[in-house]
Amino acid sequence: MSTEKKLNMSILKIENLSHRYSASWAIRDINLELNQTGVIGLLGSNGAGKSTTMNIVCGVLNQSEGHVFIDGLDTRLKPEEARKKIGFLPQNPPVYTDLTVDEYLSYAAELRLMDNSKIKAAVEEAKEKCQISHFSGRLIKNLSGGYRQRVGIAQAIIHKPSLVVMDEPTNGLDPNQLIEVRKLIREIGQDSTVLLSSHVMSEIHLLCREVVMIEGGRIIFSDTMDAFNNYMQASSVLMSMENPPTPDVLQAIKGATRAEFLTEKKVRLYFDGDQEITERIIAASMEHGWRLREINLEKGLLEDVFKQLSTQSH
Ligand SMILES: Nc1ncnc2c1ncn2[C@@H]1O[C@H](COP(=O)(O)OP(=O)(O)OP(=O)(O)O)[C@@H](O)[C@H]1O
Repeated sequence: MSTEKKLNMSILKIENLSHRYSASWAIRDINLELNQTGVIGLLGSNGAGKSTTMNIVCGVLNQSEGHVFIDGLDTRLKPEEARKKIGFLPQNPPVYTDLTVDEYLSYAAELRLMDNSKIKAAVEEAKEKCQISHFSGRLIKNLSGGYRQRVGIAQAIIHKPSLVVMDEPTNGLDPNQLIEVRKLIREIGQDSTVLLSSHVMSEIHLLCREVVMIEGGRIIFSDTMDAFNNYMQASSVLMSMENPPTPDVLQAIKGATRAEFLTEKKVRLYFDGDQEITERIIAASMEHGWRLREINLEKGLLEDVFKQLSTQSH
């Protein structure tokens, strides 16, 4: 069941945002509006412009051109008020490893300009949500990577912001930590709008309802995850056969381009995009006794999708 809530006004509005570090543009003419809670994925390959966009949204970097509004507040004109509404987990958070979890979170709350009287309760609540209460007195340097990341998330939500921005929050986590941290992010998305960057397609699939793709500093796709899935055309089929033919026989099927045996009975067949190839494979299997056990269309690789979308957007 969908738990996202539609908000009355846009929590984040980005208008004609551009930035250049030196001569060349890192992002160019970005426009985006978010007005719902839930996790929104910012997907792009390395150097696409994700961090630049997020750093500007969070007020860490001043844009060369354009505007960012948080809850209607222009971040350039009302930086302090806007900051109260944003939580940010940067890619490389400043880690105060010699502070305890409690000390660090209290400090983070002060930076968010919270009322002194409210800080203690806020620290307790954030710790509870991120399940780190039992580490309150522990030095951050003595926490594992996964727990450090939870502390990072706790500082980002300590002041109950409407917008939480997370720059590649699961980078470097082991598989168990990954599952836990993703669960936490999903929970946070129930009450807040979470803008999360990643270059891992499967992660965006798992977490997000909407996806914004950025490539070469420009938005090349922005729609729901469902629309994105529909957009992606399969370009290979994965199949298992009890009695498979040789690769050249498979490659001779109309539309097939290359057969790659993964095991003796499992083969990936690349094709030119005509999805009806599955019917031709099934028919050939019945005719020649290949004893097809399983056949699945596979969506294109992320890199292919980037390439396809980038070409179309120019
Ligand atoms: N401080 C900087 N000075 C100069 N150029 C920069 C700086 N930071 C980023 N860039 C350049 O701006 C472009 C966008 O970089 P950005 O870090 O925003 O991309 P990204 O999508 O976050 O990549 P990654 O996934 O690697 O973090 C890249 O070409 C990058 O080389």
